[in-house]
Amino acid sequence: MHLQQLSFLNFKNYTEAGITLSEGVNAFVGNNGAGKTNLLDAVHYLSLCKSYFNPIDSQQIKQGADFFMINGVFVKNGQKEVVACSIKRNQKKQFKRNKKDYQRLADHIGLLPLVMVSPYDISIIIEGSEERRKFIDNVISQTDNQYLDELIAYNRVLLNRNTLLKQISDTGRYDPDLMAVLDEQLALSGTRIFEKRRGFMEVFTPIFNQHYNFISDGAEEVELVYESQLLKDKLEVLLNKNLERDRILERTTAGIHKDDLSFNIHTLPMKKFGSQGQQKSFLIALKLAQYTFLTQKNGFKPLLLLDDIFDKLDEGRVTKLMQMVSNNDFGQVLITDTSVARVEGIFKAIDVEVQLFKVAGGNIDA
Ligand SMILES: Nc1ncnc2c1ncn2[C@@H]1O[C@H](COP(=O)(O)OP(=O)(O)OP(=O)(O)O)[C@@H](O)[C@H]1O
Repeated sequence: MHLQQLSFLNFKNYTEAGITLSEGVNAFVGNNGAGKTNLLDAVHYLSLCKSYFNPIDSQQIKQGADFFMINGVFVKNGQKEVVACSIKRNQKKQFKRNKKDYQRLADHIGLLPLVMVSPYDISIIIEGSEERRKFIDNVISQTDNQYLDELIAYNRVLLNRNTLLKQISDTGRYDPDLMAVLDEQLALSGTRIFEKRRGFMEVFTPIFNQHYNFISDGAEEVELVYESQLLKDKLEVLLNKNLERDRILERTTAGIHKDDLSFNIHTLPMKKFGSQGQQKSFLIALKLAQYTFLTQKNGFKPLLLLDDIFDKLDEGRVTKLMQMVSNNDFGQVLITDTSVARVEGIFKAIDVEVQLFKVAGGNIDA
């Protein structure tokens, strides 16, 4: 699968731009603030119906304009898929595939899979557990279209249960039957999500280890561990056990909304003991494992977007990464950097052809 054409109007710092991409490596080169990351984000919209960086759609509209539009022509299994996304201020997002509106945006997720590697991914290591759950959910939902519905259902019941806990505390009235109904619903969808996450991690972890070892050349030992209260007890048991505590705290303290991933380097937390380059290598390995996982599941290669990938990595690790590109492990790659000479040098060294685009002040020149 690849993106053949991309065009947009009033998207972030662009007024109007359009490009034709190569099926292999496409490099977008320009100074800081030129619009390279914005361009990758436009592609992210077409694949996942939203920005990678900012959940507020209206903030992606060019300052002073009142709408943005992104169009893309993808080629998948020899067939064209024309995708269009447009946002008008204070209006619902419009998303079309082959000129037909989607009823539910969730139906588009996974159709044109994509993996983004960005400096902002550092939040997966340094921020709270929500970021790590988002990572797992994002990967699974690109291969399993029931997963998102399952998550929505779980969050809805969780919200109802928390509201009930608060009401019990406010009014002093406790209806055990109503609580039992909510617990049953929560346990049902929570257990399904847990099983999917656990199954996913069993497949994903060895792929991740392989990628990390390759990039780091075995220089350090790292560990990726799925943590869930449900590994020890069934959710219905946990909800029961924690009921008194939940009533005091007025929120549900057990469930898959507490799941986390633990990242270690030489058995110590990556967040505190990993160097910037090791953390970056860890994140790249996570994302490349996502790439391999999606490829294996879907039977075709997703798009790979590498934003500012060379920064903080030593030469050895850059070479290893680029070796993967040259080994034909990847399909279409979109990469950004600030130096034409560096991009040309890296790809010349591995004898890979690269389509170079120069980005400056909201203009893209091939
Ligand atoms: N809604 C918007 N309207 C106008 N300009 C915007 C909007 N959103 C972002 N920008 C501008 O886009 C520019 C940032 O572009 P982008 O992040 O793509 O840069 P970049 O080329 O990736 O730079 P770097 O090399 O620093 O990562 C900034 O100048 C920012 O002000």
